[in-house]
This record gives sequence, structure tokens and C-alpha cells, in this order.
Amino acid sequence: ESISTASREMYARACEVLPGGNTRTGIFNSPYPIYARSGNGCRVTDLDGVERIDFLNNSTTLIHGHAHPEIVAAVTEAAGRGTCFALPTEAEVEFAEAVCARNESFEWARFTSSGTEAVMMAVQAARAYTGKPKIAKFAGAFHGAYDSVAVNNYGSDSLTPHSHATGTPAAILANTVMIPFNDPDGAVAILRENVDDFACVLIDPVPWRLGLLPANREFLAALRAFCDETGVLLVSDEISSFRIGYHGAMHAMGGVADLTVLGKIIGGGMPIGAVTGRSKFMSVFDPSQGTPKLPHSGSYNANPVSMAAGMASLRLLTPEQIDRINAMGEQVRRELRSVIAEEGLDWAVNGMSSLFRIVTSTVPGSDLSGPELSRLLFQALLTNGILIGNSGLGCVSTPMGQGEIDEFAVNFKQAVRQAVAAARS
Ligand SMILES: Cc1ncc(COP(=O)(O)O)c(/C=N\OC[C@@H]2NC(=O)[C@H](CON)NC2=O)c1O
Repeated sequence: ESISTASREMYARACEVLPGGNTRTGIFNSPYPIYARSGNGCRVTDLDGVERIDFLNNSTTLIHGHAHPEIVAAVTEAAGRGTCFALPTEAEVEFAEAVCARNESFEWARFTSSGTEAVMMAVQAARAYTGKPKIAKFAGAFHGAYDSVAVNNYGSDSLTPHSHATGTPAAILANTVMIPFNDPDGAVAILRENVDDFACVLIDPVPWRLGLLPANREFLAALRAFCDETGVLLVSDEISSFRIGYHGAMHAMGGVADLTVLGKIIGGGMPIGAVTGRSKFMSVFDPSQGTPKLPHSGSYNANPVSMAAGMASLRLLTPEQIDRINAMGEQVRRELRSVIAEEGLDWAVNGMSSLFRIVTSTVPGSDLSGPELSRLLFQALLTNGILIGNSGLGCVSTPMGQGEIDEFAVNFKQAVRQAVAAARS
């Protein structure tokens, strides 16, 4: 049924000028996506004026929700003084200080305009520092669109590299090795097979495409020990998971990375990415000693508007705020689990801190499993005033309170019943 007449009409117009009316694969939804008109705090309004509680927050980016007054003020003030210069600004230095203060391993920082670029630069920095070609990543984990890492990134645990970017050269796949998540013996055995060829191991400590289940401490310790022994760099992609603790995900789980990639929440809703880490590794970018091993430019790198939004976002993200949204995240996971239990379903609600992911039945052959059911649930939630990701991903934002959690629990029950009925019809 048509959820939003105006969105359907807008989508038809979009298809005239955008491939499939789309410019971001992850948020495409058939038969057509709902178009946003505006957002305010934890609520988003579509082109028909329908308001929903936003538990997706632009794929966990908007930790302070939409149009936070302090972030809007910072962006407006910065933009009024010029949005970008072919000159460095104080804003870049101030924000780099704020980022480096978050974790003792963040000795130097460098900015990009997306997480994808930051992952790319971290991988290239590891290759520049070690002189080695191969990288290891976890089967199924998502790290953005860079072709060296856009390999096995849709949740499958297959260790055979396959790219979702059709046409990726075999030479790229040959240098991207899959290792199994939370399997220390399995992962280290594969790493040892080509130990002299590895530049880095790339890990998201809470990989959402693997069901948002965290790495365990023994596993992180085994990776750290392997990297200490061999000189392979440990790169932590915390673009989505940094929010789980004031010092980030690895720190919260007792690990230490050599380089850490940041994005999303540190940008306050403006385009951002960052590579941080030990200065000895980050030195590959340093142009002050002659041509750097790794040149890296970008027209909007460290642009003062993103820096200002990021400063406001980090300033607002106090330990108390993190504790508060983490407690609300735990309550959300508990409420959703009790609805699922009441409905007699074997779905799971995974995640930690302020992140959650609803995973429909994993029982092979169950009629209530897989991406189709996740999509039915996503659509049913849309008609019940709630926005989450089409793969069941969601998060809590700081403007939320008990009212939003209560409303989610009630509407989730209705949506589950509608999705199950639709799946069985
Ligand atoms: C661990 C990790 N590494 C790199 C990236 C890429 O950063 P970006 O270039 O700033 O988007 C990301 C960013 N996107 O992840 C969000 C993810 N992206 C998606 O396409 C889907 C869309 O809904 N299924 N949902 C999501 O939450 C990331 O999470």
C-alpha cells in the first residue's frame, strides 16, 4: 500500500535523473524510499508531513539527533566565515586536539570527508609504513566502498574473497584475505600462512553486518599479540562503534589499535572521516620532511564547517551522556526482546551500548527469517511511526527519553504482528 504519496511521486521524478532514483545503495527501499522533509531532535518528518521517531539517525551518525541547536549554531557561524579554504584553519587544529584527547593511542589525526576515505587512507598508510601488500579483514564485515575492503562485506562468513563491486580486478581480491571473527586460532592460522605479506588487520570491534555482536577480549588479545610479534598493524574501524565508550570501542573492550578510523558521530551530521593513531605510523602522511610516503589531499579535508560541527558533537558527548544513552540502549534491547518473546518468535536483538540490531530467525528454512522479513518489519515500522534500518539496525540518540522508548515498544509490537502476518500471507 502507498505509505507516502508524495514520496512515490518524488521517486518517479528522481528516476529521471538518478540511477534507480538513488545515490546511496544502503538506503534504497523498494517499491520506493520514503523521502525526508526535515528532522528535529529524535523525530523525522517525510514529504507527506508524517512524523516518525528516528531510531536509525542516518545509520547511527546522528548521536545528537537532527538539527541540535548547538550544532546548527556552530555550523551557521562557521559557514558565515567561509566554508573551505586552500589554507589550514584553527578549527582543524582545535578539532584534532579534541579527537586525540579521546584515546591515548590517538597521537596524531588526519581528516577526510567520509568514513570510506578514512578506511582507504588507513589501509594505504599501513601499506606505506610496512611496504607490504596484503590486508586481512573479517568475513562479512562492512567497511565502506573502498574496493580493497568492499570484499565479503554483506554478512556472509565465507572465507573466499568475493567483491560486491562487479569488475573489481583479481589483483585487488588477491591482496584482501578473509579471516573468521571471534575465532583466534582460525584467524591467526590464516594470518601466519602469509605473515610476511600483511600490512594490517582491519577490524570493526562491533561489526553490524555480522549481527552487531562484539569481539571478545580473548580474540582482541590474540590479534594484538600477533601484531606485536609480527609488526602487522592493527587497524580498528570505529566509524560506527566509537560511540560505545568515551574512549571508543577497542578501549571499552580492553584492546589497543595502532591506527583507528573514525567517522559518523564525530562529524555532528556534517561529512567527516578521520584516521588517528601512533605518530610513527601516521608519519607516512608527514610532508615536512620531504615528499611524504603517502600523499593525501581532498578539497574538503578538515573543512571548517565539518570541524565546527564535530567540535560541537564531541563537546556534547560527555561521559554522562554516553552512560545515559547506553542505559537507554540496554532498555530498548530488553523491551524489544520481551515483545519478541510475547509473540513467540525466535528473533534476536543484538548490540551493546546505544546500538541495537534486530535479527530475524536464524533457523534454517524458517518462514520468519532473512532479509525479506527484515524488510517487511522495516516497512511495518514505517507505518507505525518508527524508522530503523532495513536490515534491523538502530541506535539511541541523546535527545531521546523514556517516552520515545515506551512509544517504540508499543509500536514495535504492532509492527511485528503486521510483518509476521504479511510473511505468512
Ligand atoms: C564500520 C564502517 N566502516 C566504514 C563505513 C563507511 O563510512 P561512510 O563512507 O562515511 O559511509 C561505515 C558506514 N556505513 O555503515 C553504516 C551502514 N551502511 C549501510 O549501507 C547500511 C544501510 O542500511 N542497511 N546501514 C549501515 O548502518 C561503517 O559502518
